[in-house]
Amino acid sequence: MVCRPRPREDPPVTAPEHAATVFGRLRADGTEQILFSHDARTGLRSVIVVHDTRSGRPWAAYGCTAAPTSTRLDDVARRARAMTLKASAAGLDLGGGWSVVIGDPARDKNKELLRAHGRFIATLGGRFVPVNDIGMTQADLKVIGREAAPVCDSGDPSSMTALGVLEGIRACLRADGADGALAGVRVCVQGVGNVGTALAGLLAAESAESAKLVVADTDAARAADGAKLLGARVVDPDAVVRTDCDVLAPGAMGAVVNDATLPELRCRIIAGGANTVLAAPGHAAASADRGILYAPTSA
Ligand SMILES: NC(=O)C1=CN([C@@H]2O[C@H](COP(=O)(O)OP(=O)(O)OC[C@H]3O[C@@H](n4cnc5c(N)ncnc54)[C@H](O)[C@@H]3O)[C@@H](O)[C@H]2O)C=CC1
Ligand SMILES: CC(C)C(=O)C(=O)O
Repeated sequence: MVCRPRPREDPPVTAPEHAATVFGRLRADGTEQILFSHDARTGLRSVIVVHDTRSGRPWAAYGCTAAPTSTRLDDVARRARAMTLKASAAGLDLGGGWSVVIGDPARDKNKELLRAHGRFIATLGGRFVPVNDIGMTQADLKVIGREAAPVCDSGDPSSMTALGVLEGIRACLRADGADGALAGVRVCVQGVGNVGTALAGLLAAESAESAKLVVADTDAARAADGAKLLGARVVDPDAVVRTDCDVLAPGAMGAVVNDATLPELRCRIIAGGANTVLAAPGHAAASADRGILYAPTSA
């Protein structure tokens, strides 16, 4: 694995500067560019963050989210930075970025809105290459692709992501002294969307005791369908962090581990596909202090 350290040319940003100014915010994360866009005709509001394009090819690996809880700039910026780190850890000549279309994907997403988003992506001249992520599908990318090129619409990455998470869970079990087998291991999957459903399917197929699988989703119908299909038990999304399990597999939004949830966790491993699971880097050590092994996004 090749991890390229990225020298920081700027002096460190102080906390007040970070909080107080837009450029402080950019410098704190090493972010290159943020594009806020609005389209009056469709009502589109979007944020595109290009974090870092220095890794050779002048374009950004990215995700695209439409979930309302992702609208805060902090969240988008953290996700963009995570993409840079992931690409670097994998030795890819890609930078990192993220984009969010603000709205409820089930209610607000439509072709005209996506095309408007695509036109703003196009203004970046190929520096931002969308991949489907939260609230987005490959079909949505095809629509965006009518306005912007290139887009990654040649195959949904979610099943490969789930496979990576499964192997990550196995590695954590081994690190925890077990043999990496999943039979009898109680896994709680938070969010049964693109990645969570694929992961839960792999877990159910792998373990003879799929009843040990627990799923949760803020979309109750989705949770019920997933549970029925997989023979899993449903828990309330608000109860996920308090669910007694061996592995908590976050597969939805970020900041699952934070000051409030940390004391409540009842798992021994946290390993899932969700990006930016920790609200702050220090939460990894704080988890370890509580005997919980945290694996950075295993995808
Ligand atoms: N799609 C992919 O290939 C990859 C996705 N990821 C990350 O995995 C996570 C999930 O992505 P997707 O599966 O594509 O998104 P998705 O939108 O298909 O699924 C997310 C699911 O989580 C549910 N959800 C939202 N908030 C929740 C909460 N508080 N509690 C429980 N459920 C909740 C939603 O209703 C939805 O069913 C994200 O953090 C994403 O960045 C990471 C690598 C690749
Ligand atoms: C598919 C890629 C870009 C992704 O969403 C991720 O790694 O989070």
